Amino acid sequence: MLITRKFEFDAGHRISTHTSKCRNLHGHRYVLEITLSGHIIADAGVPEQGMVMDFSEVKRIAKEALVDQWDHAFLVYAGDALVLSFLQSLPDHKTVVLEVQPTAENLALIAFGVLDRAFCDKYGNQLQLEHVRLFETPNCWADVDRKGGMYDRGA
Ligand SMILES: Nc1nc2c(c(=O)[nH]1)N=C([C@H](O)[C@H](O)COP(=O)(O)OP(=O)(O)OP(=O)(O)O)CN2
Ligand SMILES: [Zn+2]
Repeated sequence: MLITRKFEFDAGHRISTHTSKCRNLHGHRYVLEITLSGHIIADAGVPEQGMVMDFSEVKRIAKEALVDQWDHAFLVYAGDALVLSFLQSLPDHKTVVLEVQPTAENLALIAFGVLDRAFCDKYGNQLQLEHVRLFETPNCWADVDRKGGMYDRGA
């Protein structure tokens, strides 16, 4: 059984190597969809009876592990020295430093890794993250699928 929950968050970024408009500092309202697989919990009388995982628990875990970390943060590539030093000069600025360019593809891959660890077999019902879709704009998104082979837990 598959269940999916959607999140939205705002973040700033730039693609420092981009030759066009995306090299400018700008932001997006990102939309993140996460899909989990697991058995439906059949135990009579437990609060999760009939569920793979309570959607409110999905929300709590995803927000704590990722969404609240990235919301209203600036996602900056560690190799973008100019912007990184500027952000570090701002007192109490919410900055997330990444080892890769903050493209939709890379952010989706990082999200998959973080959330995979956060959701791994929480209920003993073989719960696992299957898919992450990250919309950078309403027209542009990236997908990471466990079975697609793009994600390696050891990476
Ligand atoms: N493969 C990728 N290409 C681009 C990425 C990316 O992450 N992966 N990112 C950008 C820019 O950051 C930008 O956010 C995308 O802007 P744009 O192409 O303009 O997308 P819009 O939906 O805003 O385009 P409209 O022209 O308004 O439809 C660029 N490329
Ligand atoms: Zn962008």
